[in-house]
Amino acid sequence: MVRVTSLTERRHGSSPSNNSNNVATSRSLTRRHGVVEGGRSGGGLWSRQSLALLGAGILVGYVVLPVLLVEMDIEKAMQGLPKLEKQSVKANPYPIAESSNPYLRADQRTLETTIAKITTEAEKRLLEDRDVLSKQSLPTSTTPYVMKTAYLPDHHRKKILVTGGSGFVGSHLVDKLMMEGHEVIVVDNFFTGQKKNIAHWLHHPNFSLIVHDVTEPIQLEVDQIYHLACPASPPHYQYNPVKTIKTSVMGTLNMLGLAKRVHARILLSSTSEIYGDPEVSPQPESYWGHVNTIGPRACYDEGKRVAETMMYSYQKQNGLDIRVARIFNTFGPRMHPNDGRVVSNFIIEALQNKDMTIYGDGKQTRSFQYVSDLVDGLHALMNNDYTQPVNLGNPSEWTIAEFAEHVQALTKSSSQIIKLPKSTDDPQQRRPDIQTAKRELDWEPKVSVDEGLKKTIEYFAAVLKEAGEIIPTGPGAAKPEA
Ligand SMILES: O=C(O)[C@H]1O[C@H](OP(=O)(O)OP(=O)(O)OC[C@H]2O[C@@H](n3ccc(=O)[nH]c3=O)[C@H](O)[C@@H]2O)[C@H](O)[C@@H](O)[C@@H]1O
Repeated sequence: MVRVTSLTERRHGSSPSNNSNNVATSRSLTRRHGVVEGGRSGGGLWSRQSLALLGAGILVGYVVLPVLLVEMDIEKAMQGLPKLEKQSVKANPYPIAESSNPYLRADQRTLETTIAKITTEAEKRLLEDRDVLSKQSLPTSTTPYVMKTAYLPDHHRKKILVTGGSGFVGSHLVDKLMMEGHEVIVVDNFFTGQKKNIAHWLHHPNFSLIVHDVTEPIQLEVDQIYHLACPASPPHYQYNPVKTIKTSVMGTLNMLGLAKRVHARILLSSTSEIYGDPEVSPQPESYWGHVNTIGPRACYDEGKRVAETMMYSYQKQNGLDIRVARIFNTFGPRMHPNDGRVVSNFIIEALQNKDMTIYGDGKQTRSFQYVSDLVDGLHALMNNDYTQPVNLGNPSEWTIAEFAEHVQALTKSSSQIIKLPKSTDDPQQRRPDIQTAKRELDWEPKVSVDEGLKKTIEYFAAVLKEAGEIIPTGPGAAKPEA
């Protein structure tokens, strides 16, 4: 009370110019506390009593009563609550701990030991899993066995980009590079590639997958680039010819730009198709080819020809470290069931006892290499100093008619071999001259056609078991809508 008075007085005195305002403030406060104005002007004892009463009123109204009410409320609320402490003792779910029975106590100890053991085993398992997963592949439907990866010290471990790495050839190359212990980055748009081809590496710390179309630029840091991205089967590359040519031209340009920026060595997967319908056989790298620039195959073979031209232009102009492989007909597990090429079509047809379809008279020839030989050749070329184009193929040459009969016999099929119209611009003979690869890379195919066919037949038998039925793809079987 004294404090209030003196405060009021001090205020009045401290700022004379604001007197009227301060009085007004003081009055309004007083009014709010229910004291008549006259009381103040009366002054003396009466005024002190009033203030004492006011103080007591405030104390009771604002402090004592609320505290009492809150306490009563708490008490009331507590009555409604269960007695937690007692209940939790009753509901103890582990009565063994309380038991005086020695047998039950023993059980409890066993339980505790088991829990401790499980925890240790789980932790141990985690460490083991981590160890195993960082050193090997997981078995999957396309790769039902385990592949061990080597440990490479940092200065030997390369960062290797494989474009088209989830495709048939790309995924086998990825296996080899992974097993050597390198860090592998796959770039793929999954047009013809399949995730299941690389699923066995998805967990591995050395492996990365980037879903990306090479027709768009990409920024990466790599030491080597295997540029494989492009549909290679005639029905696939003819499905969207504009896209095929963009893939070869823009895709290769983007990869060359990347190689230039990061000083990476780049290998282009070119093709025997750059020789067109050849007039010489076998075809050496020095043969310039016989290509129809406006035929249905042109999007692929002319695309690859200009890709080769770009490789050598960048080498000449920018000193790029380049390699060019000309790949001849290749087959093996992980070919797409709808690939439409002759090896997969004949096997799929024969295994289902469906008609085996020869396009043309069957006298055209092809030379077939197994995929592991091609992968070894690509790897040898990449890690060799030779920079001119190199043919990679198996010179073992077959007419398509002979080959159909051979697959029919190997599969013990009751299929009929039938003849359909010849495909436009179909090369009539194809056989690689592999002198360069032998001389420069010390490479030649190791797997016989029969050995390769056996593995491929087993693979497609498993795919068929899973799929039930496969309808083979033929020329012009699929076209994009206009
Ligand atoms: O397998 C490969 O590595 C090569 O395959 C294709 O070249 P191509 O020889 O035309 O491939 P196929 O479609 O397998 O045709 C080979 C021959 O078999 C014939 N064929 C194909 C499929 C079929 O069901 N029946 C059939 O008689 C074709 O008309 C052609 O004469 C690609 O264009 C090449 O880039 C690739 O390197």
